[in-house]
Amino acid sequence: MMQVLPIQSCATTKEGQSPGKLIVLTGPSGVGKGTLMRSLLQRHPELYYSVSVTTRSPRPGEINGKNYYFISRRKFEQLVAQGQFLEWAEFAGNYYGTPREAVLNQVLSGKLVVLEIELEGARQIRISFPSALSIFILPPSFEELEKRIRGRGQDSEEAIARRLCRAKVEIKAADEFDVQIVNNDFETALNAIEAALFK
Ligand SMILES: Nc1nc2c(ncn2[C@@H]2O[C@H](COP(=O)(O)OP(=O)(O)O)[C@@H](O)[C@H]2O)c(=O)[nH]1
Ligand SMILES: Nc1ncnc2c1ncn2[C@@H]1O[C@H](COP(=O)(O)OP(=O)(O)O)[C@@H](O)[C@H]1O
Repeated sequence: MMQVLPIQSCATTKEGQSPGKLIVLTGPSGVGKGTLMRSLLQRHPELYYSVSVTTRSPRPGEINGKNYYFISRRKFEQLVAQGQFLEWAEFAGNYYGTPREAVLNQVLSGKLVVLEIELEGARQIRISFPSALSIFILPPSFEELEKRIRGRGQDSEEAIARRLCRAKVEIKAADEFDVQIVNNDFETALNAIEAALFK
């Protein structure tokens, strides 16, 4: 007789391999998510970082396929209609989305998969993947956040204003997430993320 496997079996991985997991890193623009993420990946090359798709223009030095997949609004809307995103959102006038298939394949193959995304997307993931670990990165103060966005020197005055306005809303939502980490001293924040990931 055919054995009926419990649904859980679909998510099991090769023998001896622990099941994969989805990690969501969120927090306001300029708080240091990208910088923390880069250091985390250097220390733990086994992590899988999900490269997002965006309609934002590349900043100087950004590489297509490494920082983001840069595409047009028309193409993005087609991908939405095809159900190709695990989550997506509009942020400061541009679309951002997480490619569904690549992320699910990596989780199923046992990887720790990290998404670095904004608030609305992080909320969507919390609903569709309640087992995901969600981490909210906070700035030491709003003034320091503004200093970091400006200090980065990458955005227009309009883009900075939109990010700061949105940051106020995002910071208020910090308690919705599993772990809150203040990125004051960089090393301390990085260690706290590691502790949350590998505990
Ligand atoms: N929902 C969602 N947000 C994303 C995604 N990729 C990046 N973001 C977020 O979009 C926001 C803007 O990103 P970006 O334009 O690179 O600006 P920055 O965060 O100010 O460097 C940030 O909060 C990112 O975390 C994604 O795939 N989905
Ligand atoms: N702990 C920290 N102390 C001071 N500056 C920081 C710290 N973490 C990040 N930064 C700086 O803040 C700026 C914004 O960081 P970034 O990683 O681009 O933020 P996000 O990805 O959240 O938008 C960068 O110039 C970065 O070097």
